[in-house]
Amino acid sequence: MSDEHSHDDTDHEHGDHHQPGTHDHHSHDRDELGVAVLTVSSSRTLDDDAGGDRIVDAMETAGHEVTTRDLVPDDYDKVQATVQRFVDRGDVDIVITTGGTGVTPDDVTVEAIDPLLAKELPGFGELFRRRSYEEIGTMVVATRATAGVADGVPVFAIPGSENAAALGAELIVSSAGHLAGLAGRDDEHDHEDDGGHDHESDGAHGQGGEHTHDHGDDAGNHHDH
Ligand SMILES: Nc1ncnc2c1ncn2[C@@H]1O[C@H](COP(=O)(O)OP(=O)(O)OP(=O)(O)O)[C@@H](O)[C@H]1O
Ligand SMILES: Nc1nc2c(c(=O)[nH]1)N[C@H]1C(S)=C(S)[C@@H](COP(=O)(O)O)O[C@H]1N2
Repeated sequence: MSDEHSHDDTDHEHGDHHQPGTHDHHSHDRDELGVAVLTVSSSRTLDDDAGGDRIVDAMETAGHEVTTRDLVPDDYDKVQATVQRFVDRGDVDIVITTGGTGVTPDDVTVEAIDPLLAKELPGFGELFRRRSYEEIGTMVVATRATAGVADGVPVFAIPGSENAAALGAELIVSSAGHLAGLAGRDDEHDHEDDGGHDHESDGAHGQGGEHTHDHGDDAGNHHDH
């Protein structure tokens, strides 16, 4: 509870913020984030993962710590279970996936993540495609890059190519501290059905480690959006 700012309009317990900003709205911004990076690819390995490497480099350059990194094939259940496992970790403040956002039949990253998201952040995909348009023109329609909040943890899904990963990482670096600070606050929302994520103050979180979303057999979408 080292928050130097007194928020007399709220009664939050979520402390341990790094260097709260001077503006009240930014007082929950977080400077150093624990980042989980998941590469989704059926053709790459972690030794041949230029896109994932770009994300790791960008996050570390920005002063964040990549606390876990993994690679899974384009498999709905593996993607979903791994992202949920990352979200449940006490040392993860944001999750970034790279790959599988396209339109080929095997691209299921967006479908796999969607049921985990209590809130969508459509502005991320909009911004990503707007910036990508400058790079690849109308080919931007081939990516469904997206973001949202799962149990208080921002999750970003960006394409697998190196350029796309670099652009996505740049956008995430400039917004993630603010997003993670806001999304992780436990004073403004109750997380209705998804337990509530109280990162840093409770390493085990509210869900006992393993994910409790029964995503079923590729059925997915039982969260109303
Ligand atoms: N991890 C990665 N690092 C660098 N480039 C990648 C990576 N993953 C995919 N790419 C490239 O991104 C482009 C988009 O390809 P595609 O949509 O098939 O990728 P994907 O579905 O994300 O991954 P994959 O085909 O490996 O399962 C291709 O040129 C591919 O070589
Ligand atoms: N900025 C940017 N966006 C990009 C690309 C890129 O090189 N740069 N690659 C595109 C390509 S080639 C594909 S197939 C889609 C989906 O990629 P994914 O299946 O690897 O997620 O992202 C697109 N978005």
